[in-house]
Amino acid sequence: MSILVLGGAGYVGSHAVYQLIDQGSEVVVIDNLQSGHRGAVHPKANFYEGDIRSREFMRSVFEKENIEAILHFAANSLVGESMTEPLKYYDNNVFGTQIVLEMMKEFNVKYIIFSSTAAVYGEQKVVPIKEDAATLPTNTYGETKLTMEKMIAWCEKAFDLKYVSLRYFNVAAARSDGQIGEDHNPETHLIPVILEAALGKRPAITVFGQDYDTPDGTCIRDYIHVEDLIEAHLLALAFLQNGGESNVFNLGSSQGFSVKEIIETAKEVTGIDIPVQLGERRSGDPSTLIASSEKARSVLGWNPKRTSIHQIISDAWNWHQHHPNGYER
Ligand SMILES: O=c1ccn([C@@H]2O[C@H](COP(=O)(O)OP(=O)(O)O[C@H]3O[C@H](CO)[C@@H](O)[C@H](O)[C@H]3O)[C@@H](O)[C@H]2O)c(=O)[nH]1
Repeated sequence: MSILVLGGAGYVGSHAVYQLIDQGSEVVVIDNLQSGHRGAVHPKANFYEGDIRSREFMRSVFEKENIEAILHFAANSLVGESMTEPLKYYDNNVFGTQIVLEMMKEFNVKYIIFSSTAAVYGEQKVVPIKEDAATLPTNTYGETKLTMEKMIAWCEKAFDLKYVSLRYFNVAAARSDGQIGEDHNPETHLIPVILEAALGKRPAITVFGQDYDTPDGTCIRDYIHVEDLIEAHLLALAFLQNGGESNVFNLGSSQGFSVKEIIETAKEVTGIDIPVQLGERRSGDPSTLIASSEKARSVLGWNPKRTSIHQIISDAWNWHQHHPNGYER
């Protein structure tokens, strides 16, 4: 039996594939290579290039492979872009997940671990945010992920599947051995953008808004190391395979850092005086997102180990220094 990783050439998906293969799993990868890279596909994975929105393509893979469980990372995930191209997000994220669920039903696949997001919460009065907080997305990206979560939950009631939805806070860093890392096109995530400015690939890092209701006026986020994040996926899968009930968990480090604090730490890590520009707010950004991850710790036994922001930025910097042009080099 194999684990199917949807979006297994993307940033988070590729790290999942590497860790699954490390633990001895048989892995099948589907990716349309739209934003991921062929170079991120693990050589031992059984790779199919194609789009999850194509029933014919998906059916051809499910017919060939003996799939026990799915890890679903195949989605667009840029907050800013989702505000200007909302239908792209409904099509790729929501419609894509419909096809995934159709295949699970048709081929009797029982388990799905779904890559959700803190963006489902939007602006919250109480932080750290717990899983039972109201879901009030402030951007189309978060809205589509919430819709995907709900689709999966309704299907669980209708047919024989179990799910875990994992609401990620801000995933960062790279595999500690430097084999794979973060490379989006275009890159808009804070830490890689700062590191690109450190490498001179862009003139400066622009801080989006300084008038938020936070101590230094810039947005606060909870950064989590991608390897710790993937550990939680492996635990969630084992939890379902051992009879655990469908569930939703936050994944974060429960510590918040402002945009300015991240820039200062990146200056320390790189030893470079990274140029900074002050800019306008970006549409759709909530001011503060910090997770309570107590539930994942107590129910799944999750124990994140790489929680220092210094280490997170160092591991990201290690990848960026060695791959200044991402997977192209
Ligand atoms: O050039 C930049 C890029 C980002 N930011 C700010 O940095 C923070 C973090 O931004 P970013 O790295 O784009 O992450 P988020 O918008 O917080 O969204 C991320 O975090 C979500 C969960 O919180 C994930 O689900 C999303 O996929 C992921 O993009 C935000 O306040 C941005 O406004 C800047 O100031 N300048």
